[in-house]
Amino acid sequence: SLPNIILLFADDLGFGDLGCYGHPSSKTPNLDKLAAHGLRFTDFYSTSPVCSPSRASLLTGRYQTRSGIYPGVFYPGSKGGLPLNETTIAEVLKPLGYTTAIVGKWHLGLGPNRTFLPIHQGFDHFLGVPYSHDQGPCQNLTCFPPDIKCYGKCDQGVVYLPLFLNDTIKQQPVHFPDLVAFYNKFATEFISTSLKREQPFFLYYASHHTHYPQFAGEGATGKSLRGPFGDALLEFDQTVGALMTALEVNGAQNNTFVFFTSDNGPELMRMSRGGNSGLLKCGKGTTYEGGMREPAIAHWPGKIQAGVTHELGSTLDLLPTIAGLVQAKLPKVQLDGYDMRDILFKHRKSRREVMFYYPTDPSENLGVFAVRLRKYKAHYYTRGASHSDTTPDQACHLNAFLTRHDPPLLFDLESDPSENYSLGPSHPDYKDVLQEIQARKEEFEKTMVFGESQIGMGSDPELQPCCNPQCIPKPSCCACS
Ligand SMILES: O=[N+]([O-])c1ccc(O)c(OS(=O)(=O)O)c1
Ligand SMILES: [Mg+2]
Repeated sequence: SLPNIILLFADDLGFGDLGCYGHPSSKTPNLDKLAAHGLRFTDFYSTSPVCSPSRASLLTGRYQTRSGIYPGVFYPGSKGGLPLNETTIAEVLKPLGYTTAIVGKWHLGLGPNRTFLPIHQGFDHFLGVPYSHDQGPCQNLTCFPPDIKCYGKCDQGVVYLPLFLNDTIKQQPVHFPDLVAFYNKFATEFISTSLKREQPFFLYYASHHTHYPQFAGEGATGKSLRGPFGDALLEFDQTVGALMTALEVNGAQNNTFVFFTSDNGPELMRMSRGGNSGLLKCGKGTTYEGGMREPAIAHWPGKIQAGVTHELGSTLDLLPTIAGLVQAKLPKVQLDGYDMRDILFKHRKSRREVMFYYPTDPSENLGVFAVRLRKYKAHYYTRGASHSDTTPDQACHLNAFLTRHDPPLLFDLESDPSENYSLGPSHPDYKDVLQEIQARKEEFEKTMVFGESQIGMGSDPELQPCCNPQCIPKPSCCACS
């Protein structure tokens, strides 16, 4: 029978943030258990150091440049979105009789008449928020019960954060302390209803955790050792536990493929309220390892043997892997992902030997900033980012301006995962590796056709979601409890 599929996607969670990835004070027992009984990846990559492009690649199996999801991310009034002619994992599964749902953060556009919402991208159900939860005023909102206000101001001058059910606004602003309980009730009911109907389901749970500003309900507030960030992370971990319990009580654990990962590196500029990339260099907004190497776990009892893999994997590989699992036809478009079943079921080598790193704002002029080939990584361009500012490492800062490297910087990520010690011509593999990387890069960029920039289409205040559209003055009057 067709397996159920659960995709767990965290937000701005770093490579070093989970207990099973070595963080000393995070409390993540459910994710640690998933890793202990599943396959934990040490070399898994997103395709962008920020959110919208990373999510586009996850759902389409194509680099964000092809679908036009660049530069940066979508905003409340954005005109563009993930083009409807892109095929998502949900749309690959629908024809096979799957029921599909997304819970949490969308961030792939709203647009005129909300045409880009998930219900138009293969999802039968959507309960969530159309973009980042800091893209709406938050300074007077409660982030932690009973009335601890959110830290900082978030985006000003736009509508309060809206909670959508399908294409209808249920609440504006969302009530953070209750939000995840509401999500989890919806998600576990979706699971049990689908199972009772013996209908295979695809659940894409895109958590807001641990993106700024951190929030949590009473079940997690003050219950971690790591302050607000740790409490938010604990609430996400509790969600993982609730979803796995829903599978167990319905006897579906052994027929469900669960995959967990995160969209981009940690927002280091938040300091102790930000995530941690472990020993990887820098974080969100950069093409150093800390910006795009993510924690990742695959779990399917009886099919995936427990263990750790150092094979290369990417969010690009989820669509082809899921299509392979269910014997679905692949979309007839240029895909950039590889089927990971050899890694998952046979602990064999990955079909992926290369990963291309685009910055937050890809351009045809500069092209890819970095390339990983097996254990080596070459940087053609390096640049810091505001999201990775405040670190002791100056290379991560906003004022670390764009630098071209010719010849490219070359690192051996096995012996030097922190990208501290670049290799020179004296290294025996230097010449051959750089030559092969250059060849792979040229070959890839020959196939790369940039789609029209969706984010470049700009914004229109009228498109900002407002629960009572006739109200004045906008945007502050858009509020319904
Ligand atoms: O890149 N950005 O300009 C950007 C803006 C607002 C965000 O909330 C954000 O965070 S992200 O959406 O998780 O990537 C990123
Ligand atoms: Mg993000």
